Amino acid sequence: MTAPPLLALEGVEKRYASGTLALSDFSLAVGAREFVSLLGPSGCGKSTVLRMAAGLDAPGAGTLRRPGDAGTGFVFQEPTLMPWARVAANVALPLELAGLPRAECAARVHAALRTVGLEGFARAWPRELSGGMKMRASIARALVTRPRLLLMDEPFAALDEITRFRLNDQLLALWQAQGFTALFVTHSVFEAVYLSQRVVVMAARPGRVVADIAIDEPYPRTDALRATPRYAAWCAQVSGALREATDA
Ligand SMILES: Nc1ncnc2c1ncn2[C@@H]1O[C@H](COP(=O)(O)OP(=O)(O)OP(=O)(O)O)[C@@H](O)[C@H]1O
Repeated sequence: MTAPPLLALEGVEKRYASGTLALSDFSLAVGAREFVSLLGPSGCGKSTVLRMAAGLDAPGAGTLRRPGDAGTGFVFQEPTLMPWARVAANVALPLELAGLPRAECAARVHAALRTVGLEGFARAWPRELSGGMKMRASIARALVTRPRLLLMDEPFAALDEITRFRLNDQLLALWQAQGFTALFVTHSVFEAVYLSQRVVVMAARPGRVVADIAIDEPYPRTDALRATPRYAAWCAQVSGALREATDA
């Protein structure tokens, strides 16, 4: 018997109070330890899907299966660090909200900062960090509760390309080491293909899945992959699906 998916939306509909039908008959299942990217034209409902997966929003129709709140971490496009708190205090926030004893918080924060290579910056202020470091702190904060599901909404969109590539590799290393399930929203075909086991392409109005493409490339993936004809072929296939979705 195969294990049930960690996250499953089935026949989900979402209509906002404004009347916008954001999702209609939307179905997506993500298995434990999978890395799935969501790609689609602006306004197709990617963030709406993530908000439901996070439990921040409920479907109007259909069913939603997700891990409990403690089992879910969220990384936004902006690092959203509290400017008045040091890096360690920012990362500690979810643990404090969960009521963990102080000593255990400190140990977990230290471990989380080490996993993103920020162990030397625990006492730094957010304003002292570069954009990439801020995002790493934000990822540490999402992972500090050891979630089973990590939701990411265009986390690297505001970063320069080299930093973005580096963070892609660090994210994949964390994913492989920690075994969480990743649902990653991006506008970049190249990023989606590089990271994912599956790229799910959505069309808009109403938001729905139009393609689900398995990227059959082994991990660990490295920069060398970006220069291969196979990578170019995956990107062309996903680009084609995205173009069709955008024209639909
Ligand atoms: N709170 C809201 N109230 C009303 N309409 C909303 C709300 N949030 C989103 N929408 C609408 O629902 C649709 C889907 O929005 P959503 O933000 O999920 O799309 P997206 O694919 O994440 O877009 P983008 O790629 O631009 O971030 C859009 O038409 C948007 O205008």
